[in-house]
Amino acid sequence: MPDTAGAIEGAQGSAIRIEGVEQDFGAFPALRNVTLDIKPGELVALLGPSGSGKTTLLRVIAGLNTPDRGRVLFNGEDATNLRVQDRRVGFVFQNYALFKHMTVADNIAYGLRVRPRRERPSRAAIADRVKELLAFVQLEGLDRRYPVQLSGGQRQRVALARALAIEPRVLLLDEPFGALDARVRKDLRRWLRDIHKKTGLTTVFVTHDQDEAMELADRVVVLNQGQIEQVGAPEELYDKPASPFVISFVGEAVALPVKVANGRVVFGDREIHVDANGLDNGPARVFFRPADIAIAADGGGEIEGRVENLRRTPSGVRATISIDGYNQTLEIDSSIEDAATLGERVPLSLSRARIFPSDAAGAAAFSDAGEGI
Ligand SMILES: Nc1ncnc2c1ncn2[C@@H]1O[C@H](COP(=O)(O)OP(=O)(O)OP(=O)(O)O)[C@@H](O)[C@H]1O
Repeated sequence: MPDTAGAIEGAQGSAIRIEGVEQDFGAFPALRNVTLDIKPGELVALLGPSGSGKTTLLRVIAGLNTPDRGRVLFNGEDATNLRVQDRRVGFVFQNYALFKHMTVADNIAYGLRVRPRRERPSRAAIADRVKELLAFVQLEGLDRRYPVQLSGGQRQRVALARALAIEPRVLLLDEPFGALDARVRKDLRRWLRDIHKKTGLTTVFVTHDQDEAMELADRVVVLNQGQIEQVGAPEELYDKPASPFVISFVGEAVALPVKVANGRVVFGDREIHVDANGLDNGPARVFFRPADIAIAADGGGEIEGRVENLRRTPSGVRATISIDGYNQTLEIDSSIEDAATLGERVPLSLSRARIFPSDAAGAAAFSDAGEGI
């Protein structure tokens, strides 16, 4: 019988709820007050730079780490103290390699064979399940091979089949494609998305690659120094980044130091057309993406610069422009026809930007920063 005593209101409807989780390693806080709800069937990415706590959080969900504070709930039931083997989680961790001395079939069957006798399926049932999984991960015919006889991508597919064998209720993947070359990574991403669609399993994966997170995930959790900076669908992170950290980490961004003066935003001695977003008078920073700035067609423009470098890209020309009176360069993409010439002085105008107070480092300080311009 499941113990429903631990069920809580807020967790209703969540496949996984992480509630006020903290993990310290000695004096170092690796996770700080992390609260997160993951819906059934969601594909969620934990994204952040090295050391931000992604793996630690995944290990807490898996039951490989016990948090110092806070709780983990599965389907509303407190699972904080459940053992790994009782959580029914499947995981593919980069450092949980396949068993080298076992064939592909034995690797996949492992999780079923080590079950207590009462719960263990029959030999024939295990063999059927292995066959079914081999077909599912498109590796039929490779059942007798050993891991060394497989490519990196094939190995990761076996690892996934091994994780799925136990019929997990959640699937956890830690940098599953980290060690593979770019091409194979891309193929496996697409493949993982198909697998997710077919299984409908609640899936959480760790990556430090923002493209991977944005391409695969329904929602992305951005972690920085053990804290959640923002949780959102890929488009929300692009269009409404909650902090300077998010706008800089998720996609390219340029920051300009500005001043807010009575609702106006001033760069150098010129007003720029950016919404001050209710910020008080004082120093602030304006963030924008390369696509949000262009050479002003009519000679107007709020910012001026000089073309320092030109480079062909697959779709046009990327110009590097140094900004007058400020030690900062910008990159601007244009078509071949509209490209500037080297050394030319150009007026620039912004189509979209976000403003944050100068001292803003995390989401908490400006959670109601609202829309950009
Ligand atoms: N067992 C441990 N003992 C001590 N410190 C640890 C331990 N595990 C992790 N840490 C520290 O906690 C922090 C977060 O580590 P974690 O592995 O979760 O980061 P990450 O975001 O997954 O990084 P990466 O992308 O490099 O794998 C790091 O500073 C790391 O050094």
